[in-house]
Amino acid sequence: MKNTGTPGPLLAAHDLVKTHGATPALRGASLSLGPGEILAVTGASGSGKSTLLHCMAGIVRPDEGSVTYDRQRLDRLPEKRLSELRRTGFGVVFQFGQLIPELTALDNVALPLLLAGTSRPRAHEQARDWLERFGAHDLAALRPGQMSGGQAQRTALARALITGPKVVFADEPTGALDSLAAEQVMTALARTAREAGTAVLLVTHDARTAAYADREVSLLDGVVVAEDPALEVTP
Ligand SMILES: Nc1ncnc2c1ncn2[C@@H]1O[C@H](COP(=O)(O)OP(=O)(O)OP(=O)(O)O)[C@@H](O)[C@H]1O
Repeated sequence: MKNTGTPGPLLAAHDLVKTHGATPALRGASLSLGPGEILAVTGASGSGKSTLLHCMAGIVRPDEGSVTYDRQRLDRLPEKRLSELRRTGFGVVFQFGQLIPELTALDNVALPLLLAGTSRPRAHEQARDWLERFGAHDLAALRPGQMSGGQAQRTALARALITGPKVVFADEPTGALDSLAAEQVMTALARTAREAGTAVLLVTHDARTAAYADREVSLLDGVVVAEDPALEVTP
């Protein structure tokens, strides 16, 4: 069909197949993410959620199928361009924030800008601003070992968003948190992503975490089973 002029998805996976050794993780998974959309991917343990996120973030190449980001075939990009795109267009947060233990919260958040050549005073100024957006400005001088799980995740989210990515990939960002901390992390993530117009691909087991998304799809044995209206019409 001809292009109708409607903007397409920002990121789309079509018929992804990925096998780890003898274990099939994805068996034809398709999913699309619109600009600024918060999308939750749920499903049982082992259903392929993390593998789908890794393929869509350009961390893992699928065996078959395509990943299109901003009209480019991510699965075909040479490694150098892929890592450049991951650095500039994407932010990533995992279950355990993976902050650098030796650095303060301020330096952890400033790090992507420092690595990109921003001056230290400017990077710190922006890092303070992003910590504040996540209600974590009082953590600036703390090292990860001095923080609670929720504080560490809010710091990790500030670090993921400081470069102004188009997409944040969050793999079980509340998986290690109690329910109050999970609520604070998700409230801050949803509000901040909406303010910044950042799309979020959120992988979670937890229905309360998924409830912060605009839309939810489900994976079953490596296939997206819940409806994804941008891709198909289920009778
Ligand atoms: N690096 C790997 N090596 C071997 N098998 C893997 C690897 N990564 C994932 N798998 C397997 O692929 C399947 C899908 O795993 P994946 O982690 O994507 O699922 P998941 O839905 O995210 O699970 P969980 O919720 O437990 O994290 C599982 O059977 C898993 O054991």
